[in-house]
Amino acid sequence: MAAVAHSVPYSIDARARDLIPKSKVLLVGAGGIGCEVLKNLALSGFRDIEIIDLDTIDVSNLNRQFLFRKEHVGKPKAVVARESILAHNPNVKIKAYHDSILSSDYGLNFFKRFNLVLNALDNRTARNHVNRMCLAADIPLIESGTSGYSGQVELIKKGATQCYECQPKPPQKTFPGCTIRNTPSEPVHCIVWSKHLFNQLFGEDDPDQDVSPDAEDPEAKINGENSVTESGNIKRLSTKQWTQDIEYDPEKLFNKFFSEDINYLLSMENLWKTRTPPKPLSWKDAAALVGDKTKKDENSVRVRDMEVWSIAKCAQVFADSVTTLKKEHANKDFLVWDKDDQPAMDFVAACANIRAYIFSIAQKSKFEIKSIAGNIIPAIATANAMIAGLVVLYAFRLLVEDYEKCPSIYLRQKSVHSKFILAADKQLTKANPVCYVCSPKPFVNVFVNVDKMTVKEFESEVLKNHLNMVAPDVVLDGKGVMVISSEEGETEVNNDKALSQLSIVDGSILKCDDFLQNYELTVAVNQYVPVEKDDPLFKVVANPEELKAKETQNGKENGATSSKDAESDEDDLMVVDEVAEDPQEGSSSKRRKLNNDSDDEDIVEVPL
Ligand SMILES: Nc1ncnc2c1ncn2[C@@H]1O[C@H](COP(=O)(O)OP(=O)(O)OP(=O)(O)O)[C@@H](O)[C@H]1O
Ligand SMILES: [Zn+2]
Repeated sequence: MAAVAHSVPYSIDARARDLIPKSKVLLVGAGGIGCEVLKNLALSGFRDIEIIDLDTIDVSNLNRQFLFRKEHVGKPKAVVARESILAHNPNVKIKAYHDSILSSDYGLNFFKRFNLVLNALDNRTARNHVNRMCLAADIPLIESGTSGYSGQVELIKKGATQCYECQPKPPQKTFPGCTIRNTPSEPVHCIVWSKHLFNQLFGEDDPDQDVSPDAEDPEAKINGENSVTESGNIKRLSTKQWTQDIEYDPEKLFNKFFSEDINYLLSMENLWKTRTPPKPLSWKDAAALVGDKTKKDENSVRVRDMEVWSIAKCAQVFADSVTTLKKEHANKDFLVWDKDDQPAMDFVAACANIRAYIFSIAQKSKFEIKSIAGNIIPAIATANAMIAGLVVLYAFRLLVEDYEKCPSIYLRQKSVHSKFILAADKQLTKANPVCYVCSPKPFVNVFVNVDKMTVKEFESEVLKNHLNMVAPDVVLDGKGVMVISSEEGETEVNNDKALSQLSIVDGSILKCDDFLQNYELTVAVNQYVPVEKDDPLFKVVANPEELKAKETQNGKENGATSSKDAESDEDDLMVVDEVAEDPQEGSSSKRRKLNNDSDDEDIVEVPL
């Protein structure tokens, strides 16, 4: 059995014991870790707690969020968590908010009332925001997360440690569009394609999720020319429009996606010189692929979810799910894919397996497809409980400002090299001096096509989505021009203008200010024109020193970096977080430590 060293008995500092009942704590999130933390806080004598969660209780939470019972399903998590604790101990003062911590109701003054903030969240957006609020309010924040059997607890304290955004986060795993549309080679490629197909037929329009063959695939070109002429390109008609025109006829849909489109792919001969060519499959032929004919109980979960369906069964599930989803779609503008929605999951499982069959890729059970499609890493109650225990242990230490005793700590699976499952950094991790959030003068370079990107896109894509601002005000430095205002009605006229129309050009400096986060960021604008189809629309580069170093190296002491330079220098730049949002992932260094054995020089196994 895995063990935690317990040679050094832990006792709570007498001063901390005194402070516990007098301290005010904010807990953000009442999910897997949050419920455990709340219970620990109440049991260890904290008397003044506020808890916030935007969500309601789902049946799937009940196996590990022990403050919730069946009768609570559908009710707000924070409210029920409070009631469950009070039922055991009515002497604790708990205030519950059923709300998002991102709301402007929770500004600097709200945060400043607390001695400690504890995060128990599941997404980067909220984590980044609380990070900024705690830096601005100068309140210690304990950040925590689990992923399966792994987890981590990290102190964030202005001036003493790095912040949550000091290091770039690893990008979410994505696949090249051509692999998904033309040349899948793994089950996951077929699953991604099927999720895109769902969105094309029933979801919100997203041009990045095209499922039709991609004639622009560089691999398919012959002497630089497309191997198929434009008139043969299946993309002529919008998939959704065509699907509506044929009234979601499953047989026609099946023949288009699994036969006609595949024939089209076959005509791109270059693709199949070194690969097994796909086999087009018609609706009629699919019906014959019945596989194992032994009579099965179709109602048993094992048969339904755990066994790999025959292709005939996939075709039938495809038709049934299309019919159901068509009805659901009739009442809504669009459907949102959800792994727990049966017809949506059936559709993806069936399509993924049919496509896998066509491309000679191993087929999977619905259960396996669900876990890949939903990016499900199982949440483990004991991992949450251990992390929540450490969170509260660190809370005791923070009350007496014993920061040095709160280095980042990692829960790992037991390895062959060690009997310990906890390891901690030897010391606190210092802040990145050029962090675009916690450094004294936050600064970033943004590379963008100033003639194409509109002010609205700049606000939503760059400032909000990428740089995680909530309500930015933007002024063009030197000219005093207000480009974006967080006050309604002030700058809407600018929304559809390209940046250059407002004199925002290569070399311009923008002062971006988020009043809610008490955060000011200087943005240097660099003209950049995406060249390749898969080039990002814009890039954000955090470390200006590295840019300068590169320019000097190239013999260019002055002048703004041109778009060409930006591209060729890319390897040397610290590109921040290209794609966002993977719930409980830590920074790349954290991930390394989570997976590593204890021989890492910077960490020690933990005697608490
Ligand atoms: N902006 C936010 N404000 C307040 N609470 C949030 C915010 N974002 C996420 N949360 C909450 O953080 C909690 C994280 O808990 P957890 O990781 O256990 O997720 P879950 O939704 O309960 O479970 P799962 O995602 O595994 O189904 C959730 O209850 C979620 O509602
Ligand atoms: Zn930082």
